[in-house]
Amino acid sequence: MSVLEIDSVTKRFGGLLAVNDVSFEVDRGEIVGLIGPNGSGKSTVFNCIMSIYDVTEGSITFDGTDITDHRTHEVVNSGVSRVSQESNPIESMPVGGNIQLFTLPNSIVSFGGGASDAEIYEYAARVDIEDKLEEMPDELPHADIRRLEIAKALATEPELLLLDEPFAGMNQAEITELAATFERFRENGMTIVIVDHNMGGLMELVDRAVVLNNGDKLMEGTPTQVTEDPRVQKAYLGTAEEA
Ligand SMILES: Nc1ncnc2c1ncn2[C@@H]1O[C@H](COP(=O)(O)OP(=O)(O)OP(=O)(O)O)[C@@H](O)[C@H]1O
Repeated sequence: MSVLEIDSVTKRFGGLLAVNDVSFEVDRGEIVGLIGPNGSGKSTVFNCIMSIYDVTEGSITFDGTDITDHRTHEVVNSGVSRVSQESNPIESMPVGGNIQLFTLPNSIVSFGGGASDAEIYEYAARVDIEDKLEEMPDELPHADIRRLEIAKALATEPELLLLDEPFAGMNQAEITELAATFERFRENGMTIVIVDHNMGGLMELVDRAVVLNNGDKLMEGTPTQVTEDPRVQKAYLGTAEEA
């Protein structure tokens, strides 16, 4: 059963058609890749789901509810959380404080009411940074900063996690470890959509991939169908240095 339905979504920025009539569905418990070369509209789709951007046309349904016109905090409270490409920890707060902030009631994040120390430990443990709760963000290596961003998203207790380029800047060992972490999230009932412009390693992790190119949906299919599709190969050949 599909938990997320993107139905004919179009997003224009003035004269620029960033996303053009894109539709796809994500089933509960799936890990879906949303892939495509740079500038193909992947992050814009995430921003539309999170209501960071209003859609120009089309609708977005989560768990059977039309969330197209919901405000961002309502989308989060309904069970969707996004980890963006950029890390933005509050530098004056330790790791634990950064995670706790996302459990506090305000207009942007969860109405959870503030997590206990045990709960914060648990969110951190799910991404293997539970021994770094007292450290300041500027003391952490890049991969741990990215894990902190994921822990912040976990603190809103999402059913659906949207990950934008989660492996960027990581070495192969860190990528393998993080991919295993996402598998564990799925085993615990989470649904995941991962944006990546690089098909390589992602294809071993995802059940299905949706391919965007210049704002259009090119195709969707299993990792094998996607990697063998001539249209996908052509789209990536145009930006071969990034594929
Ligand atoms: N806020 C904005 N205002 C104007 N144009 C935008 C805005 N956000 C994105 N765009 C444009 O929309 C198009 C799609 O951008 P988007 O960031 O969604 O692509 P992407 O596939 O996520 O690329 P990348 O892999 O580089 O992150 C690009 O042409 C981009 O310049």
